[in-house]
Amino acid sequence: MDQNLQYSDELGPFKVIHLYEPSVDLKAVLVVDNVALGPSVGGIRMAVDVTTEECMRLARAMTYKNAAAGLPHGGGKAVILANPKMPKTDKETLIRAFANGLRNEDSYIFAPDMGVDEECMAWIRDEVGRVVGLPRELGGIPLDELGATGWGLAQVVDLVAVECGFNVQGAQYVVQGFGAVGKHVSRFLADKGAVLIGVADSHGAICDENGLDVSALIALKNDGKSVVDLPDAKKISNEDLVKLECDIWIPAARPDVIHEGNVQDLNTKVMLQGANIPCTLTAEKYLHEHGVLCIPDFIANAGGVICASMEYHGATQKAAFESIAEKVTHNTQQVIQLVNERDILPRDAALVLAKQRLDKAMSYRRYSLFSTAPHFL
Ligand SMILES: NC(=O)C1=CN([C@@H]2O[C@H](COP(=O)(O)OP(=O)(O)OC[C@H]3O[C@@H](n4cnc5c(N)ncnc54)[C@H](OP(=O)(O)O)[C@@H]3O)[C@@H](O)[C@H]2O)C=CC1
Ligand SMILES: O=C(O)CCC(=O)C(=O)O
Repeated sequence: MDQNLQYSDELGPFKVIHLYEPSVDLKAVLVVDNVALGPSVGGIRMAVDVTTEECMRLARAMTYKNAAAGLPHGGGKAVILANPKMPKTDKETLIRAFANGLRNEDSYIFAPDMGVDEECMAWIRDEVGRVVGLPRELGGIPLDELGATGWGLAQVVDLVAVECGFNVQGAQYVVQGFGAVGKHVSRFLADKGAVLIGVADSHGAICDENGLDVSALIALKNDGKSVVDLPDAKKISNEDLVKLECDIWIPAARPDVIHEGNVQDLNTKVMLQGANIPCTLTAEKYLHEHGVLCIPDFIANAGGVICASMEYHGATQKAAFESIAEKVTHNTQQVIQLVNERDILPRDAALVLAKQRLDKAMSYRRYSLFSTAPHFL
């Protein structure tokens, strides 16, 4: 209890729920952080080493992300302690039990995060409804299949290239994590003429300064293989992936991969945060002081949740993708402008944007974090 409360502040979390069901080996946590703007949306992460702390930090990132993107949603996140690569029938049993355990938690709308995909969302829809990121056949805009987040990240690159003085055409980029975010951001950047020179998944990392074949890498992943299976690519360590000289370094996996111990090794002009909370605050300060532009997670990777929210409210795929481009670009411009005007960290600039809206919404509430109004959903 005390450990959890150390994360409590004026924004939340509103609720922390631990779920346990031994018959299906379900161990999970839901954190609903702040619902002043509306019911929370945030993905479910399945991994063997997730913690309540990680879930709280991710839920807070969603509070800021949804506020900065102008969505009528608060922030939440869920984690399931399990191997996402377990047999599909076991995964279905687990996800269905998880959904049922949260049947009445109306302040949370289920969405996909690491280790969870559109099919999992379909199972949740079948059990309880209240879910986004559905397959197309169920009326969804399959955000991971389409690469909504990667699309948003790629829009930002034109702006940061101007700010940092390089051309997108021929720019060299590195991607850490090659799943829903990593694959698609790589694809969209390759379409713009940028060159992928290093990539990693959970099995290892590879590099090629002349450029890696993005389509071949995606084909490998879609076949259930690893990026390290790419013929002729040079295998490197995860540490060496951090050291690759490039224009854009894109984390697209787990938290805190860049920290006090390795931030000095980064050799990039821009860190574009595809992953949530991929860099410690101290490391972000270091990057700022050393002239590396860091576009914070809750600004740069908002494409997925914008898509999710628009699906929930009945929009088309075309409208969702237009909105992602418009919102992510606008917010990035605002962040860069504030950084330049006030000489503050990009994360602090981004917090200014998010908190303006949160403060206003909370001022309308009797209880600052949530509403008791009927039909709140
Ligand atoms: N999906 C979305 O739309 C959004 C996702 N995000 C964030 O982006 C990040 C990635 O999410 P998503 O792409 O959906 O997740 P996925 O599960 O689809 O992909 C995760 C990728 O990370 C790889 N990975 C896991 N551990 C490591 C490691 N230690 N080193 C290198 N690579 C690793 C996985 O490897 P392998 O393929 O071998 O399993 C996989 O390629 C997360 O932080 C998520 O919260 C943020 C906004 C929206
Ligand atoms: O985009 C998604 O998968 C849902 C939102 C989310 O979890 C995120 O933005 O991290």
